Amino acid sequence: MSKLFRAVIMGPPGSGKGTISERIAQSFGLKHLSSGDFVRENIAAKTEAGVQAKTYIKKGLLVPDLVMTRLLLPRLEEMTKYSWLLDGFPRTLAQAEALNSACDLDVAINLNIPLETLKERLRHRWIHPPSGRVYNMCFNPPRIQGIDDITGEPLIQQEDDRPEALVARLRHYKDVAKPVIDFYKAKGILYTFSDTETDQIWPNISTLLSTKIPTIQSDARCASTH
Ligand SMILES: Nc1ncnc2c1ncn2[C@@H]1O[C@H](COP(=O)(O)OP(=O)(O)OP(=O)(O)O)[C@@H](O)[C@H]1O
Ligand SMILES: Nc1nc2c(ncn2[C@@H]2O[C@H](COP(=O)(O)OP(=O)(O)O)[C@@H](O)[C@H]2O)c(=O)[nH]1
Repeated sequence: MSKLFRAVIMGPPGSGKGTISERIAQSFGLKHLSSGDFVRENIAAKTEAGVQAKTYIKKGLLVPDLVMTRLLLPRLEEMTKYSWLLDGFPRTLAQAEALNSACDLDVAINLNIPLETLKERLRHRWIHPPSGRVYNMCFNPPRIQGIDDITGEPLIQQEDDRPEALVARLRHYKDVAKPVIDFYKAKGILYTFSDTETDQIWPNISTLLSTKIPTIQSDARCASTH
């Protein structure tokens, strides 16, 4: 029986986690699990964790570790038969430790993208909040400007994607992510990719995963959750 594959993808806001996760899910048949999507689903379903999470997100804050792990770990337990890639979690050392107690990771992908590139990308990022679908007016524009391709609903720009808010967000990201990166480095599973373009990074990630991902059993293969 082939071993299942487990990975996380980390990087600052706008580094391309969502975009690259989608490509990985499609190319390698992994489940793409997005912590932001889990949070939105829990808010929509008004679960206890969802109600708690909403109060933080409304203020533009990260959801506390305990709420986040309560929300996420049970979802991972439902995934024991699948290979997956987790995007947006862990964001803190406490989350990385909680995840480590729940499962063994094979790879931690770390995206290292220059600040100017992040600013430029997020200036052009538009999202469809109910689904979490992300567009970029230059890189992957919607078919009709300002409109979600699937639902026809309006797209919005997030307040915290503005360049002024971004610098503070990135500083915060660096502080919080550093111990997580060190944690995975010490485990020997950290792979860092640095470039300004997703299309340049992608072949390197694809090569890495081709060597790491065992032949996935046909019943464990599944499409992305998006
Ligand atoms: N691992 C996590 N820990 C704490 N809060 C989280 C976590 N994952 C998601 N959240 C909360 O859910 C919100 C939406 O998450 P999501 O990853 O979709 O968007 P984001 O923060 O804008 O990320 P990015 O800009 O990196 O794409 C976050 O802003 C945060 O409040
Ligand atoms: N110009 C450009 N935009 C990109 C590239 N890769 C991703 N994007 C866009 O940049 C924004 C951030 O990417 P996203 O995948 O949401 O990053 P995340 O915040 O790390 O999940 C989105 O609007 C993407 O469409 C790239 O190589 N070039």
